[in-house]
Formats: sequence, structure tokens, C-alpha cells
Amino acid sequence: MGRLIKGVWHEQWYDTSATGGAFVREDAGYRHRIEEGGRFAPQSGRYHLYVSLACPWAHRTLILRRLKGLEPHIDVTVVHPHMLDQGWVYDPVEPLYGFACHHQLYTLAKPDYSGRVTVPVLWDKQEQTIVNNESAEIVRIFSSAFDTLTGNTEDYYPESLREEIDRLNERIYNEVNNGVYKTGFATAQDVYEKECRTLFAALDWLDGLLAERRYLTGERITEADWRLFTTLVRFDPVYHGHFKCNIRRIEDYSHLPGYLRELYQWPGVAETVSFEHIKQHYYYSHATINPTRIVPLGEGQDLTLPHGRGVRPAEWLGL
Ligand SMILES: N[C@@H](CCC(=O)N[C@@H](CS)C(=O)NCC(=O)O)C(=O)O
Repeated sequence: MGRLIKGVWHEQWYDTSATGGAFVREDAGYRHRIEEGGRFAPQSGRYHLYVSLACPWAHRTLILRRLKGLEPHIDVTVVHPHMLDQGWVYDPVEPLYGFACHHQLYTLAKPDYSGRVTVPVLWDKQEQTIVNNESAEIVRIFSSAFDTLTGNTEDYYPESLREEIDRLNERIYNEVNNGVYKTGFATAQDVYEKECRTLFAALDWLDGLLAERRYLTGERITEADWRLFTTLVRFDPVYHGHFKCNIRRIEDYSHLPGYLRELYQWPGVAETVSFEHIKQHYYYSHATINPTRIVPLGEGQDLTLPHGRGVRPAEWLGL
């Protein structure tokens, strides 16, 4: 992996030496919106989404694209699961410009770009630039910006729940979504232990919440659930082993496993999950953590089993 410095690719791994062994995530550089009458208008075929099927942040955008019926309007390119010295690469080359490396897309948008080269990227073919490379914002864009085009008005960030969704997102982002990375990329024992305990305290809290509520905010599924899902689905097969998040498995909890299965079985969602890409990416790309690059065989729990959510246990057992 590496980064662009004034448009030139430099190979380097995350530097944790300046932060006492702690992994600190950089903010994304492109934060435009898509809106009627704006610079970026909602038009069919104008935008292209670049994702990794391994990446939990990109995965959120892929789920929203699916749930909001955007597949006919926004094409997708999937990067190769191994992220090595050139960073993310396309194999075969990406379809719009024939690029082999994801960093070429960043320098097409801005020839002197400096910063990390990440997925997801929402690309504008018309201006040949990046509209947005922050998944949380792409999720919001997909949730509402194209509604007139698709006629799909399903709202995953409803006005009445925004305050609660924001509050949930804040803790889940810091302690779970990014918590697994802070645990796994820590290079000092005390930092690892602190992050790992924080992560599991948050999972314990979520398990308790899901004992009371079918979804995080109650009866209605929202973006907060989809944002949590992409971390939960990777947890037992990858984060538990590779990132040493091994105090418990998701499978060991009371309510998280059924919740995870229900979301996995949501129409269209299982097709956005690739355990092959997920395992190949983490175990093969992070040579500092797994120098042998052996990719383990297990895939965690069977997500196709009955989820048992929203029905009384007696009904679920057919009694
Ligand atoms: N803030 C970004 C973070 C995306 C991100 O960090 N993606 C990872 C893949 S899981 C990546 O592309 N990393 C490459 C790098 O950091 O150089 C978002 O949520 O969209």
C-alpha cells in the first residue's frame, strides 16, 4: 500500500510511530453532494462507483445502491482483493479509462493529489472527477438524491430518527467499525488492549440493545443497521483472528448472531457479500500482521440459518 504525494505514488505502510502505536484514520478528501440543480445533478449513467468487496466502508455503499434500486443507474467496478505495493489495483483494467491502478483515477481527478487512495469512490464521468470518497456521505447520497429517478423513496435516514441515528453512528463508528482497525493495527500492547476492551464493551452494549429492539432504532431498519452490518459480517471470519479481536465471537453473543443473519438474509444483501474477497484482502494484504499470507479456511457462522428475529421463539421452533 502507499499514498500519493503531489501526484506521485509512494509505497508506505500506516505509520503508527508518531502516535505511540495507535492507528489514526485520515479524513476523506472529496465531499461533494449530488442534488437537483447543483454541480452534480442526479442523472442516470453519469456516475460510477469503485469499491472493494473486502472493504466494510465500500460495502455500505454497495448495499444502499442495491436497496435503493440504483444498479441500473450507477455501474460498479470492483478492485482486486489484494492491496499491495501499488495500493488497490484493477484486474482486469477498469472499464472507463483502462487504468490498472486505483491511484491513476485519483491523479486523473487531480494531477497533484496528495493523500491516501481509498475505496469507495463515487466518480463523475462528465467532469472526470471524484464526487465523494467518504462512504458515510455516499450512503446518504444514495439514500435520497436519486429518488425522482428511481421512484424508490425508502428512507434509511428518516427525519424523525436522525438524532438517534447520529448518536448510534458516532459510537458504532469509533468503537466498532473503526474499533476493529484500531485494535488490529495497534503496534503497542497497551494500545491494543485498550482498543480491544472498548470494542467488546461496545458489542456488549449492542447485544443488550438488540435484546430490546429488532433494529438499532426500534422497528425500522436504518442506515445505522447497515453501517453496523458490514463490520459484523467480517467479524468472526476475519477480525476475530487477523485483528486479534478475540475476547468473544459474534456467534457467542445472544442477540447479535440472529440480527446479523436477518440483515444478511435481507433481499439483495447476501449478493453484496464476498467472503472470498474479504478473507483474501485482509489475510493476504496485511503482511505486517500475517507475514505468511496464509488465508485460513473458516468463514464463521452459517448466515443462512433461520434468524429468529421478530417472531416469538415458540413460532420460530414451529411449536
Ligand atoms: N473514510 C473512508 C475510509 C475508506 C477506507 O479507509 N478504505 C480502505 C479500505 S477498507 C482503503 O481504501 N484503504 C487504503 C489506504 O488507506 O491506503 C470511507 O469511509 O469511505
